[in-house]
Amino acid sequence: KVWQFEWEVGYVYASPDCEEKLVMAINGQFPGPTIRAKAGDTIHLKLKNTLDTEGVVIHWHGIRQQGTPWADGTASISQCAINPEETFNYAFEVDKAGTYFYHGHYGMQRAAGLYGSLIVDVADGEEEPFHYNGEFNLLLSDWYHKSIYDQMVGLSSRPMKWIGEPQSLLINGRGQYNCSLAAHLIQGSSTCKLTKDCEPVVLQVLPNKTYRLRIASTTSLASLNLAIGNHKMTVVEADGNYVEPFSVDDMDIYSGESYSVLITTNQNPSSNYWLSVGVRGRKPNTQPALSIINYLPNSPSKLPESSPPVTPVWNDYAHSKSFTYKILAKEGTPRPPQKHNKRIALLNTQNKLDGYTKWAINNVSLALPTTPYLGAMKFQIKHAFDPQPPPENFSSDYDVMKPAKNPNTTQSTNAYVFQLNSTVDVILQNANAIAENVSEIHPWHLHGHDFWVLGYGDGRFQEKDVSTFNLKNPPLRNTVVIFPYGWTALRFVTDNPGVWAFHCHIEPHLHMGMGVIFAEGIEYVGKIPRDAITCGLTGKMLINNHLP
Ligand SMILES: O=C1O[C@H]([C@@H](O)CO)C(O)=C1O
Repeated sequence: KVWQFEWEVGYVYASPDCEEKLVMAINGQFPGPTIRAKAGDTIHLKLKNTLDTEGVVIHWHGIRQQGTPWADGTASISQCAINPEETFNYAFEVDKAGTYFYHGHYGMQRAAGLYGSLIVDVADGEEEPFHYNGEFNLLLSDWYHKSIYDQMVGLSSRPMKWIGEPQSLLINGRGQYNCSLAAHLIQGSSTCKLTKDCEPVVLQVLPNKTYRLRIASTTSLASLNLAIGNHKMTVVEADGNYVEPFSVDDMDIYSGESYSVLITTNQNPSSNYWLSVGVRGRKPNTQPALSIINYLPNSPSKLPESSPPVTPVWNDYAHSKSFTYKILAKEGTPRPPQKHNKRIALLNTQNKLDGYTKWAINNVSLALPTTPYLGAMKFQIKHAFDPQPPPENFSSDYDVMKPAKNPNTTQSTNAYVFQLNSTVDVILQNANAIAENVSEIHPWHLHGHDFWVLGYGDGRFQEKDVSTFNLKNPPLRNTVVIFPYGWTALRFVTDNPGVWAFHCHIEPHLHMGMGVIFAEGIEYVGKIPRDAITCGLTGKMLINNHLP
């Protein structure tokens, strides 16, 4: 089936956390409309930019864009940003059932509210490998009161003005700033004055049923933890791939990740229950977001009698690791090739460049070129980006446990070019940031592919760690976390001709250069729609009629 959508992106006034701000909306809606399709369906989406003064693109997070790399929605990478009043037609197949989302991928537009859910059901005649009586969709985000322009200028200033912690957390675009729905149960917190936009999400359930919660995080910065009072959750899906079910009291969700969990409504039916989402991994300065599990026929306004679940301590990384390590592929998931053709190691560091703060990978901070890579590579345009291949490793004497001896970095538009259909291992290596005793969480997201997560470890990766790789049932994902001072190993097959971003999903970190570009099989890329290449040097060639 082919689905046709017509969307307009523009700013509207809204009060997602009860404070009125500008919000980037789609057809006036925030979050944007949910797309719901079946595996194998095709999405045709005409996107019109009705922003007054800036371009826009939308990335379909988790959709692999097999054969349609120009529809990946990454400005400067897969396409030219769509100018105000112009339109772009996205056309792509959603080939795998799962919980996905979409979001802006130009500047920091995701953090302005440009996002929504994309749910892919199993194809007709297929069944999910678990049963449930109903489902809910929870799209989680964080929210800042400063505009993204204010934030971006601050991050690109010398010295940097850091954006700090978010003002609130949102569930389906709703939160409550500086107050709590559970104020009567939490000392020192104030009662909320709710308006229509910031009323909490209520999940209406019947007793003794099983529900699927689809959960995705599109936060700008925050790593999240979700828990439901009195109820255990069984994790069954991660990033559009089934996992071996396991049961938890609370779960972490990093930006860019999605999960499905099953809950059974087997608790005292005369009560309602809290669903709470709090911050992990950074010292929180943001109130948890709350939503209500409403056991029918109770009134939805009947507040739970007990306090909301308490988020685990922000720096209890042992707790986070124990959750993450439990995520393993369900039987029947494609297994990784048992051998790799190539391995690269990517060192993540916070750096300085002429006094500006940057993030860099193997000492290269990503700068995006004027001409999107896809067209530049396909048409072999010289000088569109730095042709020097980026480093595939980092110095063997680099001490990841200490601040760098020399924090300076270089900046480049260069790209990793892989042989088509090869198996590539990537070791993501975390390190100490500029300040002493600081190493932060980074969720890495790969475009155009899923990858197998072969393993994690603390400290610097060593050759002997290869023997600990899980080649039996590693989870397939598109986003994976690196823990402070740790490494994460992943494997993927370069089977999708195109140019693909691989980056930290923390919006300010990407803005500060924390990403790399992967390319493969460019000669097999099909005909790029002209609308994707009307800027930079490809745009000039179009004007001069010089494109083949
Ligand atoms: O990029 C970042 O900058 C700040 C801090 O390191 C400097 O203020 C922070 O926490 C980041 O994640």
